[in-house]
This record gives sequence, structure tokens and C-alpha cells, in this order.
Amino acid sequence: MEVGFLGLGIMGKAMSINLLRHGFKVTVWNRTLSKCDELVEHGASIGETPAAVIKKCKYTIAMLSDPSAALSVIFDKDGVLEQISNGKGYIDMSTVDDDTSLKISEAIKAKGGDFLEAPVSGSKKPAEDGQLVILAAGDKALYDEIVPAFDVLGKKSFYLGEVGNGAKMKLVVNMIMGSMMNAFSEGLTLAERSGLNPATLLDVLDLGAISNAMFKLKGPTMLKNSYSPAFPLKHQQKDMRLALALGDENAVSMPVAAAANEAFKTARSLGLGDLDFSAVHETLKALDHST
Ligand SMILES: NC(=O)C1=CN([C@@H]2O[C@H](COP(=O)(O)OP(=O)(O)OC[C@H]3O[C@@H](n4cnc5c(N)ncnc54)[C@H](OP(=O)(O)O)[C@@H]3O)[C@@H](O)[C@H]2O)C=CC1
Ligand SMILES: O=CC(=O)O
Repeated sequence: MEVGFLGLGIMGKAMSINLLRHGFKVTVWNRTLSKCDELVEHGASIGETPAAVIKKCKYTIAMLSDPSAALSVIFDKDGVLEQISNGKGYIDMSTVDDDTSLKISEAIKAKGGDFLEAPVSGSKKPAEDGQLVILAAGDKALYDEIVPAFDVLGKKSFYLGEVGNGAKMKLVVNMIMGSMMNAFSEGLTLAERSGLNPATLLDVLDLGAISNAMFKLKGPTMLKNSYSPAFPLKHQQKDMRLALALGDENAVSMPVAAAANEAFKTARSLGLGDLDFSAVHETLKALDHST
């Protein structure tokens, strides 16, 4: 199967390498074109523009940072719309809001193409290992055709119906994740400042009802102040912002998520946006705690 791939950031690079490893022919494009070179070493071809990739491939996957990036590769010069046509499918796996996804869907369908949104849960390592959870919505026929690629990229795919449902599901999940990260960070700081060993807290948490993969993965690195980016903090803050907007639209009060968003915004203002989202832990440490 031949696929195009737009966006070779942390996730896109891991996902396209994974597809190549499993025998897919992949044509890649990235805004910073030099990032394609490493993929060529893995057997990929390069498309000079999003339009060139769409022209060459029946199916094209995108994994881009945010709504503005996702819209730009569609609507800008040399973008997807210039070549999308009947019989071609576009699968956007970026985390965006439902309005953005709907705009993309309408534009692609107006040109005769098929569209699927398919944001993912799971970070750099699950992307490398093909263990993502895929939250797809849109054209069911395209979903069925692209399942062989999803089977390589993920451990489970959900088909959630109409466009927007995948985006909304992803934002709900990441709103919970961002709130949990802040509670976890406060707990680690409280343990330390009140004279407990935070490493022992990790052991206690892991044996109880709130044991989870995120605490297990991030706890030890947070205790070492090590925040090498798997999921960049700026993207987690984008997801909190979009989830809070979804809460506004639906009149859902989300004070916990709003507080978590403030912490991520503070972290960004401290210059931590490109670090892992667990670097929100540093915002607590930055606060004066002298007594
Ligand atoms: N990292 C993670 O753990 C996870 C991330 N996600 C989501 O996946 C998406 C990608 O994340 P990730 O790979 O971590 O992000 P990165 O920041 O590593 O990569 C972002 C990608 O978007 C491209 N890009 C940014 N702005 C534009 C633009 N205006 N036009 C064209 N391309 C642009 C970048 O190109 P360039 O190289 O030129 O900057 C790069 O290829 C995000 O929506 C994120 O929320 C979802 C699940 C997990
Ligand atoms: O969006 C991030 C993730 O870990 O999932």
C-alpha cells in the first residue's frame, strides 16, 4: 500500500518509519524539508509540497501541530486542495478541534475527496511501537480502506461516526490527562516539601487504585527534573485550551481543567513549551516557598 505522510515531528516521524518498516511505500513532506532526509534513509520518497504528495498518493495521512498548521497545509498555496480529487483519501491524525476538522472535511469533499479525522492517544514510544489508540470519524469507506495502516500504527482503532467525534473524544481524553498531570505534580511536590520521599510515593501510588501508565512513565523522570519531550507541553496546553472551548460550547463547568490550563500557560511563559508536558512540574518549583 502506498501512502503520503505530511508532518514529520515527534509523532509523524515515528509513525512514518513504522509504516515503512511494515512494507508500506511512503512519500513524505515536512514544512522544514530537511527533516525528510532521515526518512529517505528508511526508504521513503520525498514530495516537495503537500500538493505533490496528494498528486502521487491515493491516501495521505497528516500529523501536524495544531489547527493553524492543519488548515495551512490544506488551504495555502501548494496545499492539499490543489490536487485532492475523486478517489483520493485524506486522513488527518493531528489533535485539533471539531470545527477545524469540519472545515477540512467540507473543503476536501467539495473537491470530491474522502476525509477521515483520526487523532491518536499515546505518545512517542507508542508511536514507535505501533501501540497508538486511534479515534477515527468521517467517511466509513475510507476508514475501512485505511485499516491496514491503522493496524500498523495502533493497538486499537475506534470508528466514532461523524466528523468531529474523533476530535472531541481526543480533547476529552487529553483534558483528563492534563488535569491528572497537575494533580500528580502537586502530589510529588507536597510529598517532598512535607518531608516524605517522593520515590516512595510513586511506589505507593503504583500499588493502589490510581496506578496508571502515565504516573509510572513520567514519575521517575520528573523526580530527576528530566523533561526530554515526548509530548511537548505547548501541545498539551493547546489541547486544554481547545477542550475548555468545547466545555464553553456545551455549558460544562470545568474548574479543574481551567486551573490545569493556567499551570500549563505559566509553564509556557517560563519558556518550557518545547519540553515534555510533565515539565509543568517546574512551575510549582518556581513558586517561592520560603516560610
Ligand atoms: N507527541 C505526542 O506525544 C502526541 C502528539 N499528538 C498530537 O499530534 C500532533 C503532532 O504532535 P508532535 O509530533 O508531538 O508535534 P511536533 O511539534 O513534534 O511536530 C509538529 C509538526 O507540525 C509541523 N508544523 C507546525 N506548524 C506548521 C505549519 N504552519 N505548516 C505546516 N507544518 C507545520 C511541524 O513542521 P516543522 O518540522 O517544519 O516545524 C512538524 O512536522 C499534535 O497535534 C499533537 O497534539 C497526539 C498524541 C501524542
Ligand atoms: O496527546 C498526547 C498523548 O499522550 O496521547
